Amino acid sequence: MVFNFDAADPLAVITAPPPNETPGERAAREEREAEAQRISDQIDEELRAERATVRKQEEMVKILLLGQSESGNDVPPPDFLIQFARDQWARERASWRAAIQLNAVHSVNAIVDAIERSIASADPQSSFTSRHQVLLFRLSPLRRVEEDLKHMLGTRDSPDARAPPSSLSTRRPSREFFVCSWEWRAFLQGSSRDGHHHSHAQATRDTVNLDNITEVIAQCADDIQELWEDELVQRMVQRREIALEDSATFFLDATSRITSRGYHPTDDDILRIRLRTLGVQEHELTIDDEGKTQTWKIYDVGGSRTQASRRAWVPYFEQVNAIIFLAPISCFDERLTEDPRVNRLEDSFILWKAICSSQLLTSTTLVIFLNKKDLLDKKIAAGIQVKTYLPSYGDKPNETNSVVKYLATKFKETAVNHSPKPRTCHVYATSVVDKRATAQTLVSVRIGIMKEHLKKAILL
Ligand SMILES: Nc1nc2c(ncn2[C@@H]2O[C@H](COP(=O)(O)OP(=O)(O)OP(=O)(O)O)[C@@H](O)[C@H]2O)c(=O)[nH]1
Ligand SMILES: [Mg+2]
Repeated sequence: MVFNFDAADPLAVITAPPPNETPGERAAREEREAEAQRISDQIDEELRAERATVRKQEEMVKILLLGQSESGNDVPPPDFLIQFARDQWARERASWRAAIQLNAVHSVNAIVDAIERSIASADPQSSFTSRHQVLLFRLSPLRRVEEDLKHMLGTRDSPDARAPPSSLSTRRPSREFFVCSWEWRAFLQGSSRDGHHHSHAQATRDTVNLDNITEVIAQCADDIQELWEDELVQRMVQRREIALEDSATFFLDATSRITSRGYHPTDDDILRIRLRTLGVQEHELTIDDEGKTQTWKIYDVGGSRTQASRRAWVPYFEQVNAIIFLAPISCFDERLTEDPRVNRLEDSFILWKAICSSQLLTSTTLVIFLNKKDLLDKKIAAGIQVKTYLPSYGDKPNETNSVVKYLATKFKETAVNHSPKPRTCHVYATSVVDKRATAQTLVSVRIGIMKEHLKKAILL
């Protein structure tokens, strides 16, 4: 056999097959060469993948959500999904049903508890009748339903659940609980904690359980409705004698829809869910940016003072591009659940100041949402005077817009006075109920974050 190689090329000489190669030797050599080529291709492929991952990590926009407990940190990720990643949102939607059922059932049980307490205390003011007793009896299966849902979603009792009841100004929801971020994610995505898929048996058990739960809830629908519309119950709610979450009214007003057998959560329903989270929640969003997909990673670290979670924020400071800080402005007259000595608005100011002054965050984009504007509006309409709780507000008009403007200026001033070097800080008044405003806010937040992200990428 004649081999054509250029004898002047030293590489060709080295790689040339030996002269007088037998067919057997040739086959063995070709096999060795093919194997070497396969390994080389594999290494190339791994290097390419690694480079792509590094590039993706660099291009990825990382956002940290911060704020005290109940500030509304769970709202921006679904809001971003609704706005920029509809497909992903549609895939996750059905799994949220169990969380909504838990919110509704938990509120019903809180009302039942309050009535039972009132009856047991033989309060002469208490005018509960035998009809109420019947309702309590008929709603008793919901205790078990709540336990089953909690078990399914992997909840834990709150560390402060055993604390003594607090004054009226501290809304301490009865029997608080947390959901662990990883178990909740796993449930949402139908996979287990370590990333393997739910076993078939587990998935079947969950489906059967959820079907049973839905059935029990559906059978209680009329009784829930009657209890919720009861005059005495409504009076207790208004007087804040029943510790209910902000979203309880929303879910219980929608009883007939939420308790139906074929119930599918709406966007609004999901945004109203109250799920106290323990541990860091990571949301990965694939956003379509004019034909080019872009990955956003949003980290939600719990905001409770007792979770020691505020210390857990720090490791994230170094790697994030932007911080969205949520300050619930409706809570000017409330105290922290975990520390009733502290006013909630004051706590937000303290946190915000610490974030602005942090040396680790000098080049991080800061966005602040003055959240729960709708609830502020309600309190002001009910005649609550802001200056009673916030003396520095002085004699300015007791109107929502004026309060929002005042607080926006205060938060901005803190950023200007405490940032180690000059920075822009984006302030928005937000509310989950105002979808149009939310959409506009998110678009401008996205533009703002992307602009600064690109600017930093160019500077690097
Ligand atoms: N009315 C109203 N409710 C809101 C608004 N933003 C959030 N909420 C509700 O407030 C509740 C608390 O919000 P979450 O997002 O669960 O609280 P969080 O900040 O994640 O709290 P932790 O998990 O304890 O750190 C939820 O039921 C939300 O639906 C708002 O602008 N208006
Ligand atoms: Mg949360």
